[in-house]
Amino acid sequence: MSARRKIAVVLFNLGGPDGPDAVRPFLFNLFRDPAIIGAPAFIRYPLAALISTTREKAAKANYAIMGGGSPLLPETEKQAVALADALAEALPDAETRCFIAMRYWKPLTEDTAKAVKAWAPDEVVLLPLYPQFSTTTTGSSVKAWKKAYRGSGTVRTICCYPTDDALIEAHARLIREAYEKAGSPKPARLLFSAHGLPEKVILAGDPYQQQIEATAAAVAAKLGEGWDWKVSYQSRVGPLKWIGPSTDDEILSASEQGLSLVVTPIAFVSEHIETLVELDHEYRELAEEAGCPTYVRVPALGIEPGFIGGLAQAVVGSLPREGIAPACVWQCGGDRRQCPRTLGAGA
Ligand SMILES: C=CC1=C(C)c2cc3[nH]c(cc4nc(cc5[nH]c(cc1n2)c(C)c5CCC(=O)O)C(CCC(=O)O)=C4C)c(C)c3C=C
Ligand SMILES: [Fe+2]
Ligand SMILES: [Fe+2]
Repeated sequence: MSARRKIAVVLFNLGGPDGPDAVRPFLFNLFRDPAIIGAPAFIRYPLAALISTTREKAAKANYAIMGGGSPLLPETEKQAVALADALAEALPDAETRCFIAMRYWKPLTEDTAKAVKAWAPDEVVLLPLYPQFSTTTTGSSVKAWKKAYRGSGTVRTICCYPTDDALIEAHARLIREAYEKAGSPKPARLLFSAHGLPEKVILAGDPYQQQIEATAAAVAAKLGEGWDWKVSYQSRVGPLKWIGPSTDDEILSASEQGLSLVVTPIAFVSEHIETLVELDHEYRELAEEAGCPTYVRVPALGIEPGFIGGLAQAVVGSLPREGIAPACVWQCGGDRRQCPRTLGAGA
């Protein structure tokens, strides 16, 4: 009997501090990444030390609202378990194992690369838990992986899936459910809120904003007629100009027009500080103070079965089958020079 093909699936996410003492080193790791601050190392390192020190107190206060640390790892672990179950069904002849590689906190990419090497897989599939590609997220994780991984197997990358059918369907389902649960208030505006980026990152050719807009348009099309919707960007950090419109401006403007708000996270697939603190506390308060009649927050995708099934299909599709070459279907238009297809980082 031949040994079963071993497939390691590596889930990429950003990571979050697991307690108050981890907040500063986590922030330091984030700001020393050249994908986040593009300055030379001799400037970036002291800058990262300075920003992580000055930001620590406010960040700790926000993490305290969630019990002191980020729920991102436990949430990602649930997704890994659900995906492993879906893959066991989809690929019964293979032995699949899901690993988690966080970029800025434990389990760090370097440690996960060692664990994957020790398992000696035949195939490694890199699966970012970021549906939309950005050089600051997926691009950074792929680079870190390439630097760290010295193990066996063919490494394939699922670089992005912004308009994947299962992703779009899952978003539409959660939006409808949350809206109906709130009594379907009218008139209402649906706000697709994504993590923002400095404008200069987009001007340098990052496809993230284009992919965010494509996801939102696809979800709106799936929801059908009758939805008033907009895309906005949250979580601005630092003095640079960030892409807009900002979620807080859009919340104020809709509230002042007497619209109820249905706010859905469109770039995050799990609950963490940007959803549980920013969307649930800061923006809810802002909306209520500005007279918003009803503020509905749609949950992140988490382990929504359709979404997990879509991830499993993406893994299966990334593996070679007879006569079919694995491919990334996304094609960025215009001047998106840093699209992973152009960079050759795709499968
Ligand atoms: C689509 C996802 C994300 C993009 C794009 C992104 C870019 C980006 N982020 C910062 C700065 C911070 N991000 C922080 C936390 C954080 N960010 C994301 C996702 C994206 N970031 C996640 C999943 C998390 C983890 C949240 C958790 O629960 O721990 C933080 C720390 C929190 C805070 O202090 O506000 C910072 C800082 C920049 C500068 C950037 C692009 C240049
Ligand atoms: Fe892609
Ligand atoms: Fe971030």
